[in-house]
Amino acid sequence: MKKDGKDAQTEELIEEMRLGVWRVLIARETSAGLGARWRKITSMTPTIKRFFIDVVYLAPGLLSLMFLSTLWSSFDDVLLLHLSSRILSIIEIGLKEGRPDAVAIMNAVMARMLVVAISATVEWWRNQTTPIFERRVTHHFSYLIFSSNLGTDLPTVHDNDADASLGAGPVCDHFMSLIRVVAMGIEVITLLTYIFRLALSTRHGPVFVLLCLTKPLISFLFRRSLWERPHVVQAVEPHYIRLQALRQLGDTQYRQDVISGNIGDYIVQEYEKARDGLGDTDMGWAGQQYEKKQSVQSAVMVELLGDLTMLYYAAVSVFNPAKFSLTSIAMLQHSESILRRTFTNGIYEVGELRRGINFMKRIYGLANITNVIKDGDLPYPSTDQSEVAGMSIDLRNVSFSYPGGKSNAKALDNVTFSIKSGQLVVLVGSNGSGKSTLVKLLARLYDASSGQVLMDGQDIQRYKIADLRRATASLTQDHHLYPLSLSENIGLGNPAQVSDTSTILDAAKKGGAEGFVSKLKQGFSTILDPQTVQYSVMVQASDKTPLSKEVEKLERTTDISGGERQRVVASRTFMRFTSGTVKLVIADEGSSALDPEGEWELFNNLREESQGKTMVFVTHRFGHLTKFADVILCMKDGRLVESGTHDDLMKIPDGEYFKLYDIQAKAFDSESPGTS
Ligand SMILES: Nc1ncnc2c1ncn2[C@@H]1O[C@H](COP(=O)(O)OP(=O)(O)OP(=O)(O)O)[C@@H](O)[C@H]1O
Repeated sequence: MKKDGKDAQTEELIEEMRLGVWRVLIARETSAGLGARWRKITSMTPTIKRFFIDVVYLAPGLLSLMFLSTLWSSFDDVLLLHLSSRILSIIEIGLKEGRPDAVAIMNAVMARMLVVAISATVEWWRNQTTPIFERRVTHHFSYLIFSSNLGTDLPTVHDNDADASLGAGPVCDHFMSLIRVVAMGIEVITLLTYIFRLALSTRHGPVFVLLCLTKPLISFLFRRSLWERPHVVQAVEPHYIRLQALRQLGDTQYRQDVISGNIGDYIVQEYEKARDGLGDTDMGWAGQQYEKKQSVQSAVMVELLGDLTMLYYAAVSVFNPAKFSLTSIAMLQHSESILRRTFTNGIYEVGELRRGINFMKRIYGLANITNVIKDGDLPYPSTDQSEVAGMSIDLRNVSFSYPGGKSNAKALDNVTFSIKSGQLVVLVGSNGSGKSTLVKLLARLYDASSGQVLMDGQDIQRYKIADLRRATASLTQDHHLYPLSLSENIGLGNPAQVSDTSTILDAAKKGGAEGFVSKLKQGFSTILDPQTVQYSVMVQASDKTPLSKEVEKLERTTDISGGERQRVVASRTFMRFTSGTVKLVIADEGSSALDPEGEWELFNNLREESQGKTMVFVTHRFGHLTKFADVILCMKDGRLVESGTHDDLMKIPDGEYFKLYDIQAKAFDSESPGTS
């Protein structure tokens, strides 16, 4: 079959291979010429410059000393080499002449010991100061990543998932690579100069130096590294994927399901099947498999090249024995092994540096990611609407699909309706019918794919996002508790009053949280699940040693029920009202975990607090909410299928609302099956 143009083009740009359980896609080098390589290097310069300036600014003194110490570590090899060579030649001359020069030998030995002592001191100092340097660099870049991520909206997070999860951990290492590459460059030049001088003075000449360099040069030219090229690794072996999923079922979070469902035996059997199916297929990391993938001939050739210098020594000893001196051979061999090591490390460090610079480009790029949701310039509310308590909403032919969503169906399909300021609107419909998506569009967490959302007659996209957020209070099933105190959890509904305890208490009463929070030992100061014990090695509670009792005490945490969590989140919403800027209240299943009494109280408190404000509730429970509603919007498969009051909709016997209502009503009907 003939491949179409696009496939052929993709194949040209992407190399695909299977390595063990992985499928690897690698970007081909589009232009491998010297010019292209040079352009690649120069394109890194701005990032290197910015990285360097940032780090210099963080720790100028420390950095200079670290650079000097790295430089010293690079030089001490050459110095030690030189001194060893000196000691050996003095000894050799002394032996030949029968009169060893004790003073010269002692001086050289003392000098060597001095260098060793300085190196040890420098190393000690570096070990003491590196953590300080590391902390400063990591804190700085963690903050940069953290603050960039916090400003990113939902669709943008989806598009930049990989970058959003970057951590600052490796940054310091990448910077050290930069220092090491510079120091190693200097070391290679110094070593080469030294070997040239040594080779010339011992009459071995540049041929020997070339022989020394052959192996590292050939290894460099034939090296295989996945890390130097953009690539994607995907697990494709079905047994491996199954094995990973089954392994996860061993995690504590699944323990209750596994025990109560009695599925332990099934999981073990399936695990064995998957393991047998996988057999000896390599699960090792793709990068390592890629590097190992070379022919036996090239592996043998590279190793043999390392023995070229031995051949040289053998040839010299046979054909030109006058040139042969044990000291010079020993020194040349020693210097050759240092040169090879430095060269090989240098190649590795240059690769590390390239990776580091690409990593830093991504970190710096985070700050430049532009949000998909664009800010508007109109203040909200406009001056003529500022006295109105609620917000009017109009949707005109709104359709929406989630970015990257796998379904072909639209989450919202051509939805049109109007809500007047101050109305109580209830959204109902079966699972997946688009209710939550609709409220996400009202909160401008996403923008409609087509159509228009109007607030107070203006397109929602024209308003300043911060103003809209201030005008909206939302309580949804997606809200979480923060890993902060319960007081902050509530107070952050209005950050300006986060320390106002009486306002927080009032909000907690309205949200139904005050009752259980006051019973907690630490009341509103309680932090749920504080992670203070990071690890305890070989200390088990069952051992009952004094240390295990201590660990048990430290690990004790406070937890609260799902309904109580929802009450804290509801209290946060009430706190939001204290800002005085709220015009729209959105509640998406925010009371799903509450008991009937709690739900009724919450609903009443919300209604009371929201006098005149527009309220949009999403619910599956048909009761007081639907009866109080000014408008009920009934959704099905992303479309608005019915709208009106409860009484209006109950007049459509084959309608969606009637059907959903009827199912719930029948559950309470004494004539329904099972209730007699
Ligand atoms: N983040 C997402 N990415 C991709 N698709 C999504 C996402 N969230 C929801 N969907 C899809 O959009 C459609 C509408 O979902 P939505 O959550 O709005 O329904 P819902 O009426 O609120 O459902 P429920 O009653 O179960 O809460 C569904 O088909 C759902 O699978």
